[in-house]
Amino acid sequence: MSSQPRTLYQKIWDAHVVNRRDDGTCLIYIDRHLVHEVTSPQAFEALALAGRPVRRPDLTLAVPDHNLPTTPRRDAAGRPVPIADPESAAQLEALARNAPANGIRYIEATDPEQGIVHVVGPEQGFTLPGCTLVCGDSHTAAHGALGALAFGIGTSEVEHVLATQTLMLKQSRAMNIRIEGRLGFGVAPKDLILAIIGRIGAAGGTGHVIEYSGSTIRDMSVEGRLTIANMSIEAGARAGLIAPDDTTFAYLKGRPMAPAGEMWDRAVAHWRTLATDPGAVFDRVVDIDAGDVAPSVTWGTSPEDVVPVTGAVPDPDSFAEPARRAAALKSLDYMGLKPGQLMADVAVENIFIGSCTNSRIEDLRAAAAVVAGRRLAPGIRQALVVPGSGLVKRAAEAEGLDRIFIEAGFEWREPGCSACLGMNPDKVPAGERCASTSNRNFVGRQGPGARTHLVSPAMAAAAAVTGRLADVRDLMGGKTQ
Ligand SMILES: CC(C)[C@H](C(=O)O)[C@@H](O)C(=O)O
Ligand code: SF4
Repeated sequence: MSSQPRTLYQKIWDAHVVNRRDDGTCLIYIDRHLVHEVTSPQAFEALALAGRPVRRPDLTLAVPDHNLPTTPRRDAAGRPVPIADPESAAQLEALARNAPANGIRYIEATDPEQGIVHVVGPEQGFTLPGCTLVCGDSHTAAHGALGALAFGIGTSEVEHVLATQTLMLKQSRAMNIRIEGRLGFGVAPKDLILAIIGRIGAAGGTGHVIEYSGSTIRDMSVEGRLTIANMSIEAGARAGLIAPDDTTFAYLKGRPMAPAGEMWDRAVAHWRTLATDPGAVFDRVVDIDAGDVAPSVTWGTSPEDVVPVTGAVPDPDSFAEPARRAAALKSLDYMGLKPGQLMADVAVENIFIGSCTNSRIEDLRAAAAVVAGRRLAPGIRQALVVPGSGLVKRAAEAEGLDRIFIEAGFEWREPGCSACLGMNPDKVPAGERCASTSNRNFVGRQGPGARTHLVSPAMAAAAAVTGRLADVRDLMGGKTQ
């Protein structure tokens, strides 16, 4: 198209513009649409009322996740277990009806491929580099880990995409977060993204699409990259992107919905052209030294409220900005914490290992490595491990990870969003604390009055076996490097 050096974001954008208005608004073609039960019922209803068909059912994939209980899905006689909550049941039934009625591939709650929509997309090879991908869900940013321009949309936009396979959009600004060096011993991609959000703030990426680059990202697995891109939205960004490379191609090759044979070779040749050109200009650049990152924990009710596990609860007076100071005061009151309290001393009663941020096989392995040969600490009342999909669950079982968790006292559940948010029976009781591998620590997120501390899977495991927000490095042989 142009001879100017372009960013990965610009290349994907340019390749999908159907029409450009004078004010810069563009009609963008959408290659992939993921649908879950929460944000789709009204969209399907509106289409039906207007008598409009779904334009490209073959580019759409429907999976139930948010409302599903994570307890067994079939009874002893093999019959599907009914959903007790009427609202959840209504949404799940609507998806089960609407998807097949419109010719959309529907993964059922009892199918082995079922899982959280953002785990299923990459795992099935539905998510591909260079594609535009949307879902009525804010954590759609996750798919950017594979080099897809992926973002969350609202229910009316879900309807628009179902009807037209396009969206009206204005281009965002481009931001580059460059991360160089090696993550330290016991430091995970989750610690890195929490540290990044702590640094740039929960509004730091507003109006931008973030491209993550640098040697740390290049050396990272696709699963780690998914954790990073997933939380772009918690930094306020529209989307997160990582240039597709050999690691990406190796991950995708042979996935059920990925191209195969000659189409695969042609796809890879094209995907190799997508990386940001040398000299391409970003509106903002942030540099991060991976070696500076420690295991991270949140102390407040925004994902930007991050400190290293070796740190303490900050004093609200230490924030210069009055709004931040007021927010910190409120957060500490909700969280039941005092300024100066050491994070590693904070006792927790609940553990949640799961969510679209950290429920893939590498996450479960990292947690199991810490749990192996240990038991839940006496103060732990609930400890859930919720694999991100049925395929992750099966892979973990084949490696014996389920035994490690169960022998330690954890519950080994069926895939779904679970305690990431209070939309299904998995909740954290009011006033109790949870070391959680999810992505949001908002007020009431895990249930009314629940107190969430965001951590990595290994840190959640360390909390499970010590009963506090312990530094996982102390359980890994005491090494710090
Ligand atoms: C329910 C859904 C629309 C919501 C989202 O958009 O992200 C949920 O997935 C979340 O994480 O809060
Ligand atoms: S796991 Fe949590 S963040 Fe991810 S889609 Fe489900 S509710 Fe949203």
